[in-house]
Amino acid sequence: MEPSLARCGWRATARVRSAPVSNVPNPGAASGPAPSPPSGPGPLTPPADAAAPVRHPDAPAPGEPLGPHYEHCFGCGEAQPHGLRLRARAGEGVSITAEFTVGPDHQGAPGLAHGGVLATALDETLGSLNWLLRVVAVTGRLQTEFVRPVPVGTVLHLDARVTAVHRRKIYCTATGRLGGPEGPVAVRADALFVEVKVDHFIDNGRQEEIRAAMADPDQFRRVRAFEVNP
Ligand SMILES: CCCCCCCCCC(=O)SCCNC(=O)CCNC(=O)[C@H](O)C(C)(C)COP(=O)(O)OP(=O)(O)OC[C@H]1O[C@@H](n2cnc3c(N)ncnc32)[C@H](O)[C@@H]1OP(=O)(O)O
Repeated sequence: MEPSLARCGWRATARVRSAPVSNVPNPGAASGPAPSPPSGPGPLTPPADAAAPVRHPDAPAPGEPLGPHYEHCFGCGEAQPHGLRLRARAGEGVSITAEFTVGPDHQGAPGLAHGGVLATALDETLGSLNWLLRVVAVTGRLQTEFVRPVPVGTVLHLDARVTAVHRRKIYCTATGRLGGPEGPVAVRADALFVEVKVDHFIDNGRQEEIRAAMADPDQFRRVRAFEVNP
């Protein structure tokens, strides 16, 4: 162990301090047995009558870059100095590949990516799938799994696909790998996006940004900012 860390009270082997069981308060104990964990399919499992996703005929061709959808987007925008600047490309079917280079601004622990930033990369990649469906949708649920630490300087290679669609619900899944498309898996996510109308943004977003985005003279940029069908 680094001597200066040892001086601060760190130990080479992490040990979790635990109290004797009898000292742990358990307010539920008096009222009977602990509740059983929920059984049956969770909210990220598509129902049996869900449909397979259908790629929109006007979706970008496989391999085509999607480009940033909104310049101020923290996930992909060019105008965010500390943003992820994630670059996404259309894949086959309803799938996306993307890359994100972990920079010094994205750290949680020294030299390692922050988990929330990695969740953002997953969310952004998954959100881009809706562009292939030409559906306006927002994240309703995002379940992440952090499998390996991701060092600063790593290029995280993400791939995502829609697995099923049920009414307004879009079920999807993503994986992020270290250093290359075949690299070791570092992060995974399952998500549920919910289709919304453009009013979702107009009614809820701060008016300053809404007005600016709507006043953009570039029609394609206006469309992409709100993810609206062209
Ligand atoms: C090219 C473009 C690239 C874009 C990339 C962007 C990536 C980033 C994407 C984001 O991060 S979006 C920002 C984060 N998300 C939000 O801010 C969403 C905040 N939540 C909401 O606004 C509402 O909760 C939501 C729109 C998600 C749902 O509200 P609604 O009132 O419209 O839904 P409703 O209650 O009518 O439910 C519709 C269906 O979805 C289901 N549902 C809704 N929210 C759910 C949830 N959280 N979990 C599970 N299921 C959910 C609900 O059960 C129901 O299922 P059924 O059709 O089977 O009845």
